[in-house]
Amino acid sequence: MALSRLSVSNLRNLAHVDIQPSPAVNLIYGENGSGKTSLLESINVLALGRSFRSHKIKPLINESAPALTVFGKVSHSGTEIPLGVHRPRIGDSQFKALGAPVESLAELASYLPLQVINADAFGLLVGSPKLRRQYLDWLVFHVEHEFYALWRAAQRCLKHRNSILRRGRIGEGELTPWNLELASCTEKIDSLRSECFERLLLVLEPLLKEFMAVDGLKLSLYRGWEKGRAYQEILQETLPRDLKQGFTGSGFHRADIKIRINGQSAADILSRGQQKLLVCALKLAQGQLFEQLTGRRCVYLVDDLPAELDEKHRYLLVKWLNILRTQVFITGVEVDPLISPWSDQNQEVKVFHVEHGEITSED
Ligand SMILES: Nc1ncnc2c1ncn2[C@@H]1O[C@H](COP(=O)(O)OP(=O)(O)OP(=O)(O)O)[C@@H](O)[C@H]1O
Repeated sequence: MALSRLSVSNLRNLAHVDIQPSPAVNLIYGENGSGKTSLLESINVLALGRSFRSHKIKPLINESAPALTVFGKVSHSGTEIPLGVHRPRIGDSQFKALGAPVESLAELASYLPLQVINADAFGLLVGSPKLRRQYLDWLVFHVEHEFYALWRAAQRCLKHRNSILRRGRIGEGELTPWNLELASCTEKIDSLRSECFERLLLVLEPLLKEFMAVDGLKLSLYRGWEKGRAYQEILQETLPRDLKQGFTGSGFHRADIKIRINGQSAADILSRGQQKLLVCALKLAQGQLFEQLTGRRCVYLVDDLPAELDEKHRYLLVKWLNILRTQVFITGVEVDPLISPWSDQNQEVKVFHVEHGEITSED
């Protein structure tokens, strides 16, 4: 699975870009503010309908243009899937796959699975549980087809339940249908998440050994309510508290991956550098497990690699990206620190230079 063509119009300072990336390694260098991150952002927009810098696409439209367009072709098992995103300044975004409008952003996301390693990704460890939940759900979404429908149904129930709770006065039996459906979806979501998580731990183990020399590191899944209890029971038991707060306090929406070192939160113990290495290992494990379970490979976007990792760990990340045999796009200000880790990896490397939003291939 690789992006074989990328064409961008009017996304930030990228007026017109049309490149044919390498199916393996793409190194993008240029001065600060030249447009490197914008190029990665355009791939993110194509894959997910949004940027990794902001949830809104509008600020991405070039300030003097009426719309932005990103078009790409994803090659997979000898076929090519055309994808397109068009966002006018006034009006709604249009997303297309295989020449037709997509039904949902979830459908769009299924065509080009992406992993992003950038300064924000390093917040995975220290950020809110939502980020770690999203990390796990990315995997569950891509490998378990029933997950998305379950997750949507559970969100809908939660919304209804919360609006009844907020109202305060509850008619007899009013909560019952929502509780029942919420509990049924929640238990299924939990079991899909737990299964993926167990598999993830197996893949993560060898990566952690290489990336982190830290004893006592342990990852565990908190499912969002008390261990060993049925969720339905919890909903009954916590009703007085939920009523007081006006929302449902326990459930799939509270799940988290707890990362601890000898019982203490890893975020409080690890250095900033170690946190980055742990996040790299987590991201690599996700790509590796994704391939094991689906036979597909995700594309990695790595923004400003030399600024984020020292030389030794840049080589280590490259070694593992090479093992994954996945398509990568890596940016940096200087070209040499980007190229040198790949010199003996026997991969098809393409180098792109970005200057004032213009991109030239150096092959
Ligand atoms: N809507 C917009 N219209 C036009 N230009 C924009 C818009 N949004 C941002 N820019 C400009 O686009 C340029 C590219 O930014 P980008 O973040 O891609 O640079 P970069 O090469 O990754 O830089 P750095 O190395 O500093 O991270 C910047 O100069 C920015 O000011």
